[in-house]
Amino acid sequence: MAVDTIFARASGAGKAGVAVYRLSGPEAFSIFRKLVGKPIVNREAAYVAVRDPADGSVIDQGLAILFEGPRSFTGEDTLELSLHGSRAVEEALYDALSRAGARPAEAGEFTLRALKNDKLDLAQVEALADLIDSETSLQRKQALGQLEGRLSEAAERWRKDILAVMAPLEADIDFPDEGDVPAAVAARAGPAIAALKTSLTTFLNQSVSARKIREGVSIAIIGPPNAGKSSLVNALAGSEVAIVSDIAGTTRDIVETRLDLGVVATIADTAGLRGMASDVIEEEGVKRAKKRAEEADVRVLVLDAAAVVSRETLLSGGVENVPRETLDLLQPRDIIVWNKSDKLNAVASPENEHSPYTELSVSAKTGAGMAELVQALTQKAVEGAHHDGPALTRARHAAAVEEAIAALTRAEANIAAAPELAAEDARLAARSLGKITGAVGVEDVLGEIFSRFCIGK
Ligand SMILES: Nc1nc2c(ncn2[C@@H]2O[C@H](COP(=O)(O)OP(=O)(O)OP(=O)(O)O)[C@@H](O)[C@H]2O)c(=O)[nH]1
Ligand SMILES: [K+]
Ligand SMILES: [Mg+2]
Repeated sequence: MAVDTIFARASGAGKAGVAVYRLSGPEAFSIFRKLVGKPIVNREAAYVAVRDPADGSVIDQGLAILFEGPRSFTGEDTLELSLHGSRAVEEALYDALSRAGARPAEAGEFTLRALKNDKLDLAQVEALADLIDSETSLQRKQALGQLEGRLSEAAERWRKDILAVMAPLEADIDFPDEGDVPAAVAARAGPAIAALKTSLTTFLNQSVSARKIREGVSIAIIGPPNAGKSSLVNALAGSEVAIVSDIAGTTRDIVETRLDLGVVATIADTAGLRGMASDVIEEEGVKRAKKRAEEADVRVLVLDAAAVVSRETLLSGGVENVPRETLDLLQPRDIIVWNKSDKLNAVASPENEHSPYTELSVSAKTGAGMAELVQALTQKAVEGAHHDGPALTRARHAAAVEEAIAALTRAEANIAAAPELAAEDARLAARSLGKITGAVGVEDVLGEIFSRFCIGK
């Protein structure tokens, strides 16, 4: 099947000092000759005039680099042009390229070609998308590691290890009369399978923090009405994202804002929690607040330090405006913010040694204690998120490893009585791991993965 030569702007849209255009496919070099005339050296930047082949008029001048396939991003002959980022230049260039026989690329089409030409595997394609989307340095580092092949290498290593365990089982099936008796085979393969299961399980457990880095953490700000939750969210965000007033029940819907806490954090302001909501809208708001509190990775309970008489009575059973039900939403290691410290004569230093929670004295109004709060949130957000080495950054990767572990569990159970079944299970485990790099089942996930790419990538 003939392959089209495709083009797109690789840099962002809009006016820019320089815009980068990419042309890839079998005709890339011949189209380059039509537009530029003179030959240039492979992989060396050259300053050229790009002309309209129709009348020889100059479209723009800029840098051109040719990458002869397969040593290019797509694996095909590729041209990269850096011209001025102007709409008129872009239109004239697209016209000329189309008339010369190329067509505009679809979203992700360059990367898809890189995948098909084995320049990248599926995990690396995902990493590329993650790198382009990265907002924090942890996301960037994790994506870069995966792009360099860390995850792919780990998956491949385990796949080979499983196949190596399987080899003597198969030999036993093929040559039942020679060599090992099943019991001896099982004696050797059983512990090997168990060891593989253990290391895969450890790997899987690490995926929780890897996905946290990629997807971000969710923080819910909860508490009784008028405690200053919205004021606190505004202070964290550094802008007036939520409405503040002295009317209890001001916030009804969830108001979200994003913060860079080393990992991306979504902070949710929520409706004040009280038993007797004033109307059905507030009631719905309270319902949503509780749900968000349950789903969040970290909860921050905001209390008006001047309104709660004693923290001991509060924590031992709840007080009038902070019922037990609200406290029950908290999990150990969540944060309690004693807000409005500016209203107290002496700022009580919050209890941390014996408290199951991290407690902080803060004033959303004056900013006192806010730095400590940001520090505490950052610590909780990145907790366990640092680990070197390969990481299962997506649910898809974790599912493949879970499948492999399940298959190895079956292999372990079958190995003594039915080695041929165990061999089949081991083969399935290896296949599951092959899904990570796309060695297996690549067509099933292509649509999902490439739907998130933009044009020019
Ligand atoms: N003195 C003082 N007042 C504060 C502080 N934080 C908030 N307030 C005031 O407390 C009142 C309630 O603040 P909000 O931020 O609306 O409280 P909320 O918890 O979001 O309230 P609801 O959305 O109704 O549940 C407002 O009048 C704020 O100005 C603070 O640190 N010190
Ligand atoms: K309020
Ligand atoms: Mg509010």
